[in-house]
Amino acid sequence: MSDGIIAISDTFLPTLQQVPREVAGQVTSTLEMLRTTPESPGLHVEPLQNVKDDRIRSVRVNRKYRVLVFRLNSSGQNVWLVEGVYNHDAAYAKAPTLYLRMNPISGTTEIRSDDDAVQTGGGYSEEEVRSRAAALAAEMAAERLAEQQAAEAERVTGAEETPEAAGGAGAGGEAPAGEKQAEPAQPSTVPAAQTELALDGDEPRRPKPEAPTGPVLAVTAQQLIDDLGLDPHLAEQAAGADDTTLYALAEKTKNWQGTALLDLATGTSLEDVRAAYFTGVTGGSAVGTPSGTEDVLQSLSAEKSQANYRLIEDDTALAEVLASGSFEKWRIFLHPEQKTYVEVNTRGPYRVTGGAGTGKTVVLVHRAVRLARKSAESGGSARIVLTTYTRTLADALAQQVRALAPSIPRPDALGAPGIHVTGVDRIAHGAVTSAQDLTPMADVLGWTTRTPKFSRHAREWDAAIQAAAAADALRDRSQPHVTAAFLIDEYREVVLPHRILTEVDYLRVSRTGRGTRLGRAQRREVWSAIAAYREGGQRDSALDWDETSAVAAAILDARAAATGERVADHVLVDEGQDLRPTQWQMLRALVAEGEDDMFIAEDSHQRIYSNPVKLGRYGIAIRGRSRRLKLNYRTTAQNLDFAVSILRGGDFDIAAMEDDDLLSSEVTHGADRGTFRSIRTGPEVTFLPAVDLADEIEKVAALIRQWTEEIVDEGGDPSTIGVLTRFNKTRDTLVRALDDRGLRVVSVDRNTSYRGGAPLVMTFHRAKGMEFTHVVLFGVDDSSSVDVARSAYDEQTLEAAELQERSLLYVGATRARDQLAVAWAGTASALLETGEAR
Ligand SMILES: Nc1ncnc2c1ncn2[C@@H]1O[C@H](COP(=O)(O)OP(=O)(O)OP(=O)(O)O)[C@@H](O)[C@H]1O
Repeated sequence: MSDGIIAISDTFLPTLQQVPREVAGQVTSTLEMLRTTPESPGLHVEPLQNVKDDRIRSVRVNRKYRVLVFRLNSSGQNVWLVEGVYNHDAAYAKAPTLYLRMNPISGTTEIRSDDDAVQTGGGYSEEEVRSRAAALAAEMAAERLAEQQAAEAERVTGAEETPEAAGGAGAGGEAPAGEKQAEPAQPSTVPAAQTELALDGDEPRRPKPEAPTGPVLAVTAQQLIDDLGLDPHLAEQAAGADDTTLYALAEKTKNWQGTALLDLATGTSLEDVRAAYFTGVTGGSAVGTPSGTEDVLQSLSAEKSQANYRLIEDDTALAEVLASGSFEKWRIFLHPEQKTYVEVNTRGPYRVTGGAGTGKTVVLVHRAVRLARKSAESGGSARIVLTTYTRTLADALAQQVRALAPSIPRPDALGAPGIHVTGVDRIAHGAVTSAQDLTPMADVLGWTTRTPKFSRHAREWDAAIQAAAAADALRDRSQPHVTAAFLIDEYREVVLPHRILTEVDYLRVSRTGRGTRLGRAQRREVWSAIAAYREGGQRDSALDWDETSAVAAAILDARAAATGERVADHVLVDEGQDLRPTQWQMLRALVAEGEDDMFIAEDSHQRIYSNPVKLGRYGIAIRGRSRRLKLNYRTTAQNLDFAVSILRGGDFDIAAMEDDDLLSSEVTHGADRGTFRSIRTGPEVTFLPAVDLADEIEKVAALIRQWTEEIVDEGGDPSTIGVLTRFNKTRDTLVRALDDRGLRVVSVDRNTSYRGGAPLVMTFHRAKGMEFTHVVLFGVDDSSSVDVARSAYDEQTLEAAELQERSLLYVGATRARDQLAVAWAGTASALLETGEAR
C-alpha cells in the first residue's frame, strides 16, 4: 500500500501547544509513522467502541497521551485527519462523540461533536438539504458566468475601469521634483454596500458610543440557512443576536460557521463569505449524520478548505513547521482574506490596512516567503526586502520569517537573493555607505563627501535658527514657521523629497498638504534657516536620517539610470503609517515599478511617529489596490471595545489625511465598530482609579503579583505581562517603586533586550508591534498626554498631535491578548471615554 497522507485540522495545533515539548516531538514522529507504516507493531492505532463515527481512531503517543484521528480510506490509500492530542482519559471521553460531516451547502468539512453547544433542530431533512445544495451550486455557477460576461463586456468597451486598472501605470501622483499633477477624479458614486461606511467617515465627530443593542447581522435566519448552510438552530439565534450573544455563539461554534458569522458581523457580504469558504464540492449530510468518506476527502482537498485543514502530502512547508517544534496557528491556517493578500498578484503597489492584531504582519511574512518560494520554483532567486520602521520590529519580523521558513536565505546585505529583513533606516545607511559613487548626494543636499557621518541631532535646528537670526534673516523668532518643529517637518516633507537646492526653487515649490500657508517673505525666512542647517551638515560631513534616505534614493535612482537595474525585486513594508516621505522615496527606488513590486501593511490609527503621507506623491500609487483586514486575532472583544472607544473620540479622517484619492471606505476601520471585530471574548477591562501615585503603584503592584502567581501556576512565563507608560520617566519611577516593594520587573528601553522570567515595563512607543497576555496601562491620568499645544505650530499639527495621543493609547490597549487593566491617579485622562473610567 502506498504511503498515507496526514491531514491537519486547525483544532490540532492548540492541543499540541498544550502538551509538554518532548511529547510534541513524539506526536510528530508518531504521525510520520502513521503516514508511512501504520501497521507497524510499535504503533497502536485503536478503533473505539460505541462511537458516532466508526472512522475515528486513537493513536498511542506514549503511556499518557493519545492522538485522535479519523481514518479515511479511499482506493486503498489512507488519509489520516488529525483532530487533536489529549491525555488518555480525555481522548477516550471525547472520541465517541466526534464525527465528520461535510456541509452540503458550503461543501466544507466540519469536525462535529454530539456535545456541540449548537446542534440541529428544525431546518431541512437530508433530502431537502441535498436538493437545496444542488440548486445553490447551479445558482453560483450562473452568478459566476454572469460576472465573467460583465467583466468581459467592460474590458471590451473600456466603459469602466476595474479597481486594478484604475491604479495602474500613470497614476503615480506628483513627481518628487516636478509640478503638481491634476488631482485624480473622485469616483462619482459609491457602491451601495459601501455608502454607510463612506458616510461614517465623513461625520465630523462621533457621539460617545452606546453599547450596541439589537441584531447585529443584516441577514435573515433563512438566508443563513439557505445561502450559507449554517445550522438552523445557530442561524436562528444568530440572526436576532445582539453583539454579546453573537460573540458567544461564534465562540461556541468550533468550525468555519463561527468565523463566517464574525465575517458577516464585520460587514462582509453573504456573497463574499460564500466565496471565501465554499469549496464547490457537492454531497454531504445533515447535522447529526456522518458524511461519506469520498465527500469528505473531496472537500478536504479543495483549496477553500485550507483555512481549516491542510494535507501534509508534498507540503514541505507544513512539514517544516511541524518539525520546528513551534505550533502557532498563524503559521499554517490563514483567514481566507489573509490568504488572498498573501497570494494576490499585483500590478503595482498594494496596501493592506486593518486594525491592530488583524494579522497584517502575518500576511506580510507569509507573502515574503511565498514570493521567495515561487521564484525558487521557477529557478529564479528573487531579492526580497522586508522592512519596517524600527530595528526592534525588524528583528521580530526576521524571527517570524525564520519560524515560517527556516530554509529560505535571509541575507544581511541589500541586493542578495533571499529575504533581507531590516529596519528602513538601516537600508538607507547601507545604500549610502556601500555606494561607489556618492555624487548623487549633491543633487539632494548641494554638497558631497566621501566619508559621510550619520550623527546629526534635532537640536542642530536650534543652532541653525540662531545662525539665521544672527544674519538678520528672521524678523520675529516667535513666529511658528521659524520654530524647530516647523522646520524639521518642512525639511523632511517638502525640501528633501523635492530635492530643493536653492532659495529660488524653494520659493516656487508646491507645498500642498502642509497646513500653514507661507508668503514669499516667510518662505525666505524659512529658507535661511534651512540653508544654515545644511551648512552645518556640510561642515561636519554629517547627515540626519531624513537626509540619509533622501540621498539613498538619489543613489539608487542614479544607479538604476546607469545600469538599468534596481537592487530588489519585491519590497514589503510593515507599519507603513509611520514612515516618512524620503523613506518612501528610498523604498520606491529599490524596486522597479511593476508586478508585485511593493506591498505595504499599515494601520493609520496606530500612527505615532510621523505625519500622514500621501503615497501617490512618491510614485506609490495604490488607488484601487487597498484592502482591509477586519478580524482581530490578538485581543479579546472586551479589550478591543475599550481600545476602539479611545479612537472614537478623535476625528480620524484618514481619507483626507493621507490618500484623499481613495474611497474612504477603503481605509476606514478603527472607529467603526461594525467593521472590526475580535475572534474571541474574555474578561472585562479592569479599571484601577487611585487617589495618588503611591496608591496607584500599590494597586498595580498587587495586580501584577496576582497575575504573576496565576501565570506561574499554569506553567507560564511572567514576561507575558507588559506594563506600559507614556514617558520614560514614569517607567523609571514605577520600576524603582516596584523594586522597593520586592517585585522584580525588567525595564525595557532601546538598549536592553528583554528576557523572560519577570514582567516587562516599557513605554507605549516601545511596545509597538509587541503583544502580551496581560497588560497594564499605567499613569493614564489627565497629565499623561504630552502638551501637544507646545510643539504644534498650526491647527493641522495640533490635531495630528492630539490624534497621536489617542493612537498611543490604542496601540497600548491592543497589545493585550487576554487581560487589560488601566490605572491612573486623580482624574482619568480625558481620552478615556468609557463610562467605567469616568
Ligand atoms: N490566521 C491566524 N490564525 C491564528 N492567529 C493569527 C492569525 N493571524 C494572526 N494571528 C495572530 O494574531 C496576532 C496579531 O497578528 P499580527 O501581529 O500579524 O497583527 P497586526 O495586524 O500586524 O497587528 P499590529 O498592527 O498590532 O502590529 C498574532 O499573535 C498572530 O499570531
